[in-house]
Amino acid sequence: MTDIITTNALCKKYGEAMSVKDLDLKVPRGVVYGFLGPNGAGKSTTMKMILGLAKPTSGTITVFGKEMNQRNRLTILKEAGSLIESPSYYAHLTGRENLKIISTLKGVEEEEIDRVLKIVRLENQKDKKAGQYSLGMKQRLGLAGALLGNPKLLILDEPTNGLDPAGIQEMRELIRALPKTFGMTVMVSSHLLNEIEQMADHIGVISKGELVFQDRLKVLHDKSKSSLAVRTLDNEAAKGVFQKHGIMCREEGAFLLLPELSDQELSAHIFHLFHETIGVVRLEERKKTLEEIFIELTGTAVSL
Ligand SMILES: Nc1ncnc2c1ncn2[C@@H]1O[C@H](COP(=O)(O)OP(=O)(O)OP(=O)(O)O)[C@@H](O)[C@H]1O
Repeated sequence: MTDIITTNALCKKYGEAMSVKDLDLKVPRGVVYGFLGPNGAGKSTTMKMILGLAKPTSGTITVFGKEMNQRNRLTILKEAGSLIESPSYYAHLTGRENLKIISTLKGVEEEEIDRVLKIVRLENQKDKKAGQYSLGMKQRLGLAGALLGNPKLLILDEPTNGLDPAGIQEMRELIRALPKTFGMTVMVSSHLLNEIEQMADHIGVISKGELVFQDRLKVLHDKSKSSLAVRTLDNEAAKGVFQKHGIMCREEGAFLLLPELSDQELSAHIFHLFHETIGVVRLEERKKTLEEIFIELTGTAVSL
């Protein structure tokens, strides 16, 4: 699978503060790439650099195999749609008229307007003034503008910010469907783990300007390995029995935490405890939640 966006040792300094540090991103083709991180982690700054809206202090960015620089910027942007910060629109113009302006700027056919209005489900509100749109509708209008011209890449910075739960759900479903329906690659940022989990195939986690995890979401799920917690009538003695058989365990409250064991291994160890007349009173499976893994990675709770 080829990468649509790659960055190499990308850095951005504002004054003395390093907002983005040595970022090596890889956004594969045809996926929703969730860019996750707490507020102020550097997500917007990175996305702006990818779009050529902010100049990197050092490092390189490649989009569609071309280096993002003054010479290639317009060629790259012709194939990329974006929604950075709140969508801008003319309040006194209708939704359709707003899109007409963008389509003229982008040089795309007028038929495109009706196509994108349909995708974002605004076709019935297209003749209403944008100033009278709800926040969710304005956000969808912004997405429609980004979709004009059927770009190969979409970069969306916190597109669900400020939306109500129904609006959030609708935006997620729209984004989720874009790779499959139109073959697009979508990079979408959020500070909400649960949101990224519902949309993304790949994720990059950024914390204090640094990438702390990047892979398929599935790999992160696999990290949430389970362990076993056992409570006995004499944990101290039980600990000794486990150790005697090569199992290191640690105490957590009234439980002993064991590493992951096969069913056979576990039953053998329980048998050892019985053999030493140590009664087992509880046996539980413990799984680290994704939330806990994120806190480990970023030192901050990312889902509110
Ligand atoms: N134009 C700027 N001048 C100075 N500092 C800036 C500028 N833009 C961003 N920063 C700083 O860079 C850091 C990263 O900001 P950025 O907006 O990229 O984070 P973010 O992850 O997008 O967070 P949020 O979700 O809150 O927007 C912050 O400390 C911010 O204060």
